[in-house]
Amino acid sequence: MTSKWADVKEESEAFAAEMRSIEEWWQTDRQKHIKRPYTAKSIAALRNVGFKIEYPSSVQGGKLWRQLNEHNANGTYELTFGTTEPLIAKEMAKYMQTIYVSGALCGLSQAAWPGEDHADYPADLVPSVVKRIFNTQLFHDQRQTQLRMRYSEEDRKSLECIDYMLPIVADGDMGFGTLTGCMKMVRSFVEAGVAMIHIDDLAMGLKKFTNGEGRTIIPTSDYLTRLTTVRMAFDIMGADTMLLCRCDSDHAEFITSVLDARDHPYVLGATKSVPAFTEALSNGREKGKDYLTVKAEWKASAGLMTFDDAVKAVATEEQHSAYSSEVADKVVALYERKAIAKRIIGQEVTFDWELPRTPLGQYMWQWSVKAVIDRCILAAPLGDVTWSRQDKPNKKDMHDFHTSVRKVFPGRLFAFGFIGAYDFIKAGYTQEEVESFHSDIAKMGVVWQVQPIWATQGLSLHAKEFAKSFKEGGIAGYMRDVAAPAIAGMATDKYGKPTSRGGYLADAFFDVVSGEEITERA
Ligand SMILES: C[C@](O)(C(=O)O)[C@H](CC(=O)O)C(=O)O
Repeated sequence: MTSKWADVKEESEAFAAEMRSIEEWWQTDRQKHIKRPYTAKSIAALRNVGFKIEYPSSVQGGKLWRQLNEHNANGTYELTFGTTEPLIAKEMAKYMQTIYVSGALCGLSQAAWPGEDHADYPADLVPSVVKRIFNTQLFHDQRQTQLRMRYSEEDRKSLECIDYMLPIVADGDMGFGTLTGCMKMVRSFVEAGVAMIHIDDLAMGLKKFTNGEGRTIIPTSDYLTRLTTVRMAFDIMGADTMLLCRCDSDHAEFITSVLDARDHPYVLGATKSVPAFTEALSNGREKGKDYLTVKAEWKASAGLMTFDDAVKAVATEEQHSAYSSEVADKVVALYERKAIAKRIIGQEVTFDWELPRTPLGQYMWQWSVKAVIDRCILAAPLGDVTWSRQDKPNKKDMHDFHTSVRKVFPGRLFAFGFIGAYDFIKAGYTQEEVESFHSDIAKMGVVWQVQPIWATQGLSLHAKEFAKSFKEGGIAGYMRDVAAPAIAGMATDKYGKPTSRGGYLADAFFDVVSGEEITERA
């Protein structure tokens, strides 16, 4: 057996050096805002000490970090869209600074079995799409270098010169389940060349879309564990890859568990003596009532509210303000809240959060902007960027959320995703406000903005229109409407030769192998 180290002394020295290098790294501009609940020593003990791999993902994470901070300093923003298609990603390089790889799109078009946005496909599916796009970027960058080096400096001045290496932002969804599963997903993303991934606080397997049921979130502590797992995986790999803390608590209707006292102020309970919701459901079914009807009726009969609202409902003004001052600005678990209320009011406040539990075990949740802010503030130190996902655009919530987080973390970077079905006008925005929306939110720090699933609207529309016109116009129409403008728009050199495909590069390999010089010979 060959020993890795000459002796244990050499091993200890290498370990200490590894630990010091991690500590120094964590002090860099890119890393110093991140607060970890673990030590550099623990991370060193999880590394391949003495075997350093430099990941392109780290380079791209650093690049994105600089781009977004520059936008932040200037009050500007990056606006991009989602794709899974390398050819489209190539064209984006002329206008965009980043590319987004959406989980919803991957689920719809890249999985062996297509489906909705459930993140129920293999954990390395989105990373594999990132890898294909990243490799395409490398290819076009390499192709461009080879082509440009055929020309003199003078000639190169008039040739297009594109930065193809756009940082890729990708969807890590709910982190794919277990802690170790999440670590493997992160490793796949880093190896694929991603610049930033987002992880949210949704519950696995409980996402509903059209049946009137809202979203289900996980407890704060579980969300923080997900984010810490990603951070730890980046740290073990020594990668500057960015972490976007996405929060789906806006308009959430359920939470999976009440194990974290920080969530207690927002959990709903019955304040009247009623049968459990599940019992009401079986009774309702027998009478032929549907789920949503029973739910609405049961909620109305149960006097459903948060514990603090239940206190307010029975207390005098004086008692309520005494109660509020005892529970304000600190973590107070439900059992403590109950004791405080009983002491002040002189009687038990009726409140039962078990009665509303659903057949799947979820607790009912009262979302509020404050609940979202509380979560995002706790999550922020683990990540680099924050995103509160909204089903509907809401002016006041947008403002309150971003300004409140920035009160605690001045200069915080934010992201925002535009859902295709957003109806800004219905949501109370004027047409002028829609026009200036991007720059208005950029001023609050929303520096990365994305239309994640353009393909489902834009690309589908183009495909439908093309299918119709091809059917009608045949190859003559194709030559006129597609080929001619495509050829006219193709980049060419001064001799009129097209420059944006791979032919020159392919031939250059043959030339180099046969000993020919391939530079400056246009
Ligand atoms: C961003 C998103 O996670 C995605 O997978 O693209 C989706 C997009 C959508 O539903 O429009 C999301 O926002 O949940």
